[in-house]
Amino acid sequence: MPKEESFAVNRIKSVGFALRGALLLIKTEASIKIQVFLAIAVTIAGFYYEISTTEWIFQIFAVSLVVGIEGANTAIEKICDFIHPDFDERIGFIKDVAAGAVMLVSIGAIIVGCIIYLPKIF
Ligand SMILES: Nc1ncnc2c1ncn2[C@@H]1O[C@H](COP(=O)(O)OP(=O)(O)OP(=O)(O)O)[C@@H](O)[C@H]1O
Repeated sequence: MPKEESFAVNRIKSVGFALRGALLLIKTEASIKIQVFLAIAVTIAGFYYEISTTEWIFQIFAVSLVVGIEGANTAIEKICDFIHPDFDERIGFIKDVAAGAVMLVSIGAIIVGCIIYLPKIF
């Protein structure tokens, strides 16, 4: 029987797997690369325009939501390609819905960005 590991060791291992997943995502997915670039750009803009604590909270929340949902979308795409590599309308539907979720949170993030920065720029 395998030796039982402590709760703490298991948690640390899980964090390691999650970090590896985040790195894989950034390394392999073009859309995540763009989102990470935009996240860095708005972070610089946040410091430049000295946005308030509340604005930082909304900005960080919006950026994390987009990147997080994009990660889930990538995982769904990979599962689809693994379980059913051939063309199937149902796979198309699943992938479209997952992509739609990314689009919805992205629209929200763009609106948050406009509310924060438009009054500061113009
Ligand atoms: N096996 C399939 N069966 C039916 N339609 C599919 C299939 N694979 C992809 N599609 C259609 O093509 C679209 C794009 O799918 P794809 O897996 O290429 O994702 P993508 O948007 O190019 O993802 P990314 O660029 O993030 O890797 C899907 O939203 C879906 O409409």
